[in-house]
Amino acid sequence: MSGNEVNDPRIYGIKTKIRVVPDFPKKGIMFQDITTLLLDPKAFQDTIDLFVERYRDMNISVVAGIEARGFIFGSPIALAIGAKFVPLRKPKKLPGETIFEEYELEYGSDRLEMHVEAVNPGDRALVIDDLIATGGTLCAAMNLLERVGAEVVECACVIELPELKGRERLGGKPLCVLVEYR
Ligand SMILES: O=P(O)(O)OC[C@H]1O[C@H](OP(=O)(O)OP(=O)(O)O)[C@H](O)[C@@H]1O
Ligand SMILES: Nc1ncnc2[nH]cnc12
Repeated sequence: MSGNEVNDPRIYGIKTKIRVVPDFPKKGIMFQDITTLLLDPKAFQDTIDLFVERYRDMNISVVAGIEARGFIFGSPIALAIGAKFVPLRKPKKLPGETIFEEYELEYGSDRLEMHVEAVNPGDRALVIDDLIATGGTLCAAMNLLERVGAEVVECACVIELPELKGRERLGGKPLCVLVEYR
């Protein structure tokens, strides 16, 4: 685990289950496909367990999962550590009062929205996604949480693409990742 280094034998098994698809969704992108990890219950469970072991005693009150793939990992982590789960969604999906942040992606631009009443001042937040590339998505997620008064304790992703230097956009906030793809 990088960020706070944990050398766990389960990480190798997780890494082998992530499929790399060249030139998807467009030429030059090495797409990290976590759907193949989800097909392996042991590797999927190990992924969740590693995060739960890290966060269960950190007094996290809210797990914010980023649409879409952050929902897959964020929900079971939230349940296991006894925190509420808040989905950070793509535009026009949430029916309540929302705030939004816009951001640039490795292959385009997008916008994240959050229900304002879902997070309270003083909440201790963990932000979960499958992958950090340029860091724009995590940065937008942190901004949403901080705008309503939450403290972002840490961000966590299964995969980091270190060459894109996304970590540098997090303003020094700790980031925990299981697998680096170089
Ligand atoms: O670090 P960044 O450069 O911001 O990129 C990382 C984001 O890109 C991917 O999501 P995508 O926007 O493709 O959406 P999806 O999960 O709905 O497929 C990935 O799941 C992260 O959320
Ligand atoms: N290379 C990549 N693989 C999977 N998801 C991504 N999101 C941004 N870049 C990505």
